[in-house]
Amino acid sequence: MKTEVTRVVAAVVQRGKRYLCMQRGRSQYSYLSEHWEFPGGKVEEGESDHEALVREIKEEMDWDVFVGRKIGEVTHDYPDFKVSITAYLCKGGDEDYKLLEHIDDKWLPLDQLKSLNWAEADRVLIERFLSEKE
Ligand SMILES: Nc1nc2c([nH]c(=O)n2[C@@H]2O[C@H](COP(=O)(O)OP(=O)(O)OP(=O)(O)O)[C@@H](O)[C@H]2O)c(=O)[nH]1
Repeated sequence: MKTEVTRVVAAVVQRGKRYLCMQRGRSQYSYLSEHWEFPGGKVEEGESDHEALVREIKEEMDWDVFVGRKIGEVTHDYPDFKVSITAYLCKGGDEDYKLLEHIDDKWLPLDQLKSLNWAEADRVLIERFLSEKE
């Protein structure tokens, strides 16, 4: 039984009226492979969400982000594991980021967010975020 929940933090990085969406590379799970997500990753033991988010984005994009308010939390059961994702509204630093792990990036306005092929957990986060903005 999949009882263990992987704690994940995600950054919804805002620049003006656009939000940063990142495309994952190929992975062993078809339901995540080349799907879109928000930058972030797993929270390590002893780390706060804030610390994990800053570390993950430095690691995967060589970028400094400023973490703002929590915008949502979702728990999702993938076929092989379970995640609990907490999303924070963030601002990016002035420097350009690099795609060290992702294969593509897009800055999209709210009304276009749903056009991408998101990881399933993110669909829920996006729905909630959109309804909050209405
Ligand atoms: N970063 C991120 N991960 C997400 C999102 N949505 C979602 O389902 N996930 C899943 O949550 C998990 C996060 O793990 P990760 O692989 O990004 O984190 P990590 O770099 O710490 O992991 P690793 O070092 O084990 O590879 C993955 O299974 C990923 O598919 C999202 O919006 N952002």
